[in-house]
Amino acid sequence: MRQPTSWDDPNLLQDEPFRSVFHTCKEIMGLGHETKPDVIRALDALAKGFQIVPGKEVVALAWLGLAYPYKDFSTHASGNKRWQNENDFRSFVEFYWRISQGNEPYTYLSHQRKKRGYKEDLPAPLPKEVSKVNAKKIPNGSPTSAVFTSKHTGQTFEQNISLLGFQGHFQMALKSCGEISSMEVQGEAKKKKKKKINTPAKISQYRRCIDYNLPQPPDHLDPMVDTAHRSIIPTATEISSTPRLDTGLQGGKPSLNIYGLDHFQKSRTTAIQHDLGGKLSLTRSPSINIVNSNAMVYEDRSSPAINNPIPVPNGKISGIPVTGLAGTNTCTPQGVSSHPNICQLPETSPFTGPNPGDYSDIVDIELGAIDVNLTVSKPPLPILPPIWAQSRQEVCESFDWFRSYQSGVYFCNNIVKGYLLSAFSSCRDVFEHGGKLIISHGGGGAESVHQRHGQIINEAAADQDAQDKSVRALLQNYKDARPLVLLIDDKYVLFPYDLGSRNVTYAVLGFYTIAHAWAEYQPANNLEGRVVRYKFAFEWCQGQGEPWWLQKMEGESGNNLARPLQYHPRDLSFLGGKKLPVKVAEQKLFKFVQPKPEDLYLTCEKCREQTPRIYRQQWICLNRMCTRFWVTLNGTAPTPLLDYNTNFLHLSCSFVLPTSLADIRPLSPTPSANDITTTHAFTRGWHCRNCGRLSCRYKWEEWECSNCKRTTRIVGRLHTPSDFWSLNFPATTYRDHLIARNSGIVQEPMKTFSLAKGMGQTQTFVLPDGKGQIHHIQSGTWNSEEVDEIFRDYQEQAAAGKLLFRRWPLRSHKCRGPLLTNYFSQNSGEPYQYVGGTANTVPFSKAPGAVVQAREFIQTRIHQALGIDLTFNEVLSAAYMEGQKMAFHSDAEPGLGPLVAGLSLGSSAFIHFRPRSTPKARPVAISFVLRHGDVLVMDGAEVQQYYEHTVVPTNFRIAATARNIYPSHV
Ligand SMILES: O=C(O)CCC(=O)C(=O)O
Repeated sequence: MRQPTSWDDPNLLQDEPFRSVFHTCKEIMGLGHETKPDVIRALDALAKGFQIVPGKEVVALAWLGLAYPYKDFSTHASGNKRWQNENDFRSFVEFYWRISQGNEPYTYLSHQRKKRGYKEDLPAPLPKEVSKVNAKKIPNGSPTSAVFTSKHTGQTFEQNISLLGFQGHFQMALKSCGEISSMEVQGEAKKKKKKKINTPAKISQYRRCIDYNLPQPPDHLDPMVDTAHRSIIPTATEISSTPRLDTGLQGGKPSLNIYGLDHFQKSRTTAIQHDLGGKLSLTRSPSINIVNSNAMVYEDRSSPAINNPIPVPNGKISGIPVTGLAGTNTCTPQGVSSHPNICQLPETSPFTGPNPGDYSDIVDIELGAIDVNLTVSKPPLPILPPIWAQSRQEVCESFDWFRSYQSGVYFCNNIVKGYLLSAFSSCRDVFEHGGKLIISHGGGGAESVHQRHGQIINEAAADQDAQDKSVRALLQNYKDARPLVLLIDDKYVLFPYDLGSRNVTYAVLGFYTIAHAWAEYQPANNLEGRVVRYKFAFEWCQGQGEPWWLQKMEGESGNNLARPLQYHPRDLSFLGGKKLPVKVAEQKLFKFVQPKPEDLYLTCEKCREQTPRIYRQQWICLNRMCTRFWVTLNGTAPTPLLDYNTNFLHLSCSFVLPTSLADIRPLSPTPSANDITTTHAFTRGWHCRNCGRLSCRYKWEEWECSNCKRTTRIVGRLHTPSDFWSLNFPATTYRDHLIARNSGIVQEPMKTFSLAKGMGQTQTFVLPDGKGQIHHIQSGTWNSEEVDEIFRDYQEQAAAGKLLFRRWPLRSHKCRGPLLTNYFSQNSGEPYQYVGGTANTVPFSKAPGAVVQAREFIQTRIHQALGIDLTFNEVLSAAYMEGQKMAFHSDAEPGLGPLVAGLSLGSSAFIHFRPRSTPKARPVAISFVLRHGDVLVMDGAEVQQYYEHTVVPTNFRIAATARNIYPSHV
């Protein structure tokens, strides 16, 4: 950044990233019709945003010296010059904000000076304050001192800049916008901003710069339609010789491409070229298409020309761009050591460690924690992986080495079992030696985008710490040289083949051991402009043959499934017993587990710790606890662009898979000793040995491969209700029900009714404010013959495949791929949209006998207990294996009649009701214990409207819930 030549130097407004900060804030705040709080908010955000600008101190101090010449902006204790008072910095920010808004900057500064005790006029240059200036009269290039209106003029930032005579600069700036763009986030954000970019015309308009960071050309400047302005905004051909990001239309679809990022190409694709023995030839810079990403893109404006960008066929853009203060991280291609935008500290400043701006010259794409969809043009996957899946649930339910639905690191008891590589969230992530050496950042701390109360919240990246749970567990694996399983998904760009070409979303790579672990600084979109990230180098374990993706392809016969990895006999003792989390001492992290050549290590003079020479350019102390962390041997900041020392990337080949380690493939289901097939183990998915696919168990009567439809079946014995009598019932303070204090629910006196054998009883609970009632009808174990039979019939018919219990996909969830319900269900009568709709429904004329009996039973009980005669036209039967449950929901089906009644069979279950409307904590209002033969009636539409319920069985259980659904509403 330039230093200001005068205190009203509007050149500053053209300086990236200063300009980006203005635009970011302007966009975020939606200013233009601002109220005072808006302005305060904007200024706060501006001041905050400006904090991360490299060299901001130098610029601000220079400006402060010019605006308040007699004030001492003295040296801070750290050795750097600093403003003494945040108000001074704030006045610098506000002054330039006012320049950009045409909002009385000079009046503001005069006022500020008066407040600080300056009696005399503004120091030279002394701009005149001009009132009501007609913008058209201002010639281009006129002196900056000429133009300011006394009021907010409503001019755009760009117009105000032009008023200041910087149209030339601005045009150049717009040109440079063509080289950079930003990514999109998905979800609501996508919807929110979609209007802006989802039509071809709009996309062409935004193809140059859809980013909060960069000014967007005025609406009328669309080069695709307005040839008069072509010179202002270059076409793709005009800028094709410059590395750039570009949005546009490809194959009729909007796309966003990165072209010509030289460093990107080198660091990420040469390994692929190298290790595929020329099979994959990426001789040109890869084109990358990025969608749904909160990427920060650091552009390179000075990289050597790269021609012939490879277009990406199926790109799409959706969502909104996410703030990245682009100028913070501009880049220089590999080998270029200086950059015009690097701000040097004044010579008088002693070196006190690196500054955020020192890492600014990195060509990189930083992806955050949110879902990204990033594809590189890759050859199709020639062979099916030995273990693969289409949904996250299939992996988590079938593959014990990875059971994490959210995090990319799966660990238990401080031991990492599986690590999922997805997209690339970090610079210097590599896929070397054909994937036998993979470097990735540890989990956590990435920048992320959330939606809260309809607002998009961009959470800045945070430093990782050795004590962060997943980092700590990874470090423990590293210290113990304990193997873990690496998986990839189809967004992991460093994998050389396109998983999507075979509809593979997740694939298991194999066992790896962490060969190295270290911490480093990486540029980030946060106030510091950088974060500490832990990096892990995973090395392929010897003893499992060649990685499947490097195997010789065996023609196109069969399903072309890769040979399974060869492992040693099963012995899980290797995984050890349970271990408590261990405190990890930071300074111990840099010891190599495996010996490496001596010259790879250097000892830090300060901390005396040995650190390997990881980077080609220089040795850096990587001991986070050392005051010289991220400082070179010479005590200087590392060069901004670093890549790996080739010696460091050598394979040690010394990680051998222990002979005791299990076959990585999930075991096929096997009968249990007691013939019980409803335990938790039987809820797990399975691995098809025919095609490698992991499938959830979505059918009750058998396992079926979701890909090749192979099946496997294990017949178990039927349960009797007495199986569950001896089960340990969870400790509760209540026997039948519990009403929460303050719930307003009133229990009516118990009523009894006559049965063939003795009496049944009904408890009615009146919900407050006329929100309906709940009746708990209990008939006692001595009256259970009828329900025992229904229970048996259900099991028999389900096992025989006459009653099709299935797990159906949930309609809304946040997982990749379909997410199936936790329980099995079948619907009879009218379709029930909530679970499976018509696909899950058979008419009563074809309904399994058990369902018909269950409906009869429920109707009879309601008549006996409540004196109500009615015929239900829908029954949803649900079967729960051990550990399965139904999450909170309400039966808010359109056309639903007011009475919903459920029969319980098998083990006892808890049903909890809680209010729906309370936004935050929603305590349970009432709970019931439902026993074999009980009928629970939710009476009144308001019960569904105001309450939701969850069912948690204690073991295997079947429930039949009867409703009336009026077909006219279906
Ligand atoms: O399992 C049960 O008893 C209740 C099922 C349920 O809540 C429903 O079908 O909506």
